[in-house]
Amino acid sequence: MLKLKICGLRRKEDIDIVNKYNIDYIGFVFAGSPRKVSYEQAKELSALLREDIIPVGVFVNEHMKLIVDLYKEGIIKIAQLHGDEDEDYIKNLKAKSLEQTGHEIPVINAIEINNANNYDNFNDKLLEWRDSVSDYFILDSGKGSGKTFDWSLLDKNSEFFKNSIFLAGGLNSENLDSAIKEFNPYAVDLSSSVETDGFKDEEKIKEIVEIVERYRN
Ligand SMILES: O=C(O)c1ccccc1N[C@@H]1O[C@H](COP(=O)(O)O)[C@@H](O)[C@H]1O
Repeated sequence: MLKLKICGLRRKEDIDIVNKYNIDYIGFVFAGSPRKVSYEQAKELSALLREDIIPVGVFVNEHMKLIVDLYKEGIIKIAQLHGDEDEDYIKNLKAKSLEQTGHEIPVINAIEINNANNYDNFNDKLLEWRDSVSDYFILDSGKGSGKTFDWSLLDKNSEFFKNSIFLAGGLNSENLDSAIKEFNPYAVDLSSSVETDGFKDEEKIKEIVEIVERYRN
């Protein structure tokens, strides 16, 4: 069933909004960004989150200790890695979390696709990623940029999409419907388009939830 992630929550009001709707994942950004939250803010916000909503920590080349500490305290349940983290880093992160908590932290590995076609052989890359230790992948144009990338590069409706891909990058109420129909991803992930003046906007989130709801069965 299609999942929905709303990223970049940073206020109690944002948590109150997501708690009202059928939302599966939320993101706390720990990287340099106007949406950045501190450890203490995330701790406070995560404690207010409805139990069935999964908090994801979004990181760019972060020290493993911070990620493992957040996971150990239950502030995040998944790590989304948006920097240059390679297979060794991810294996190490999983090993450290296993050692300290008894569970391997699930990882969403971000693949940035820009319109200069940085992945010419996208299908070959998909095969490579399939063998990775990451649990999921997020396809994004940047880091919460609000911009779409060239969807024609993607391998439409593959099993891999259905099971492992968070589709992100400039999704909004205008293009979400066609993105879901075209790619049938595991999840859709939005941030910029559900904000007004840099803050999460309940009406915009509600509109997105209603679109996603049509594809849940
Ligand atoms: O949102 C950010 O500020 C951010 C910072 C660093 C890494 C990732 C970030 N955001 C991620 O980008 C997607 C897509 O955002 P958008 O819809 O294009 O604005 C978002 O869901 C976050 O996972």
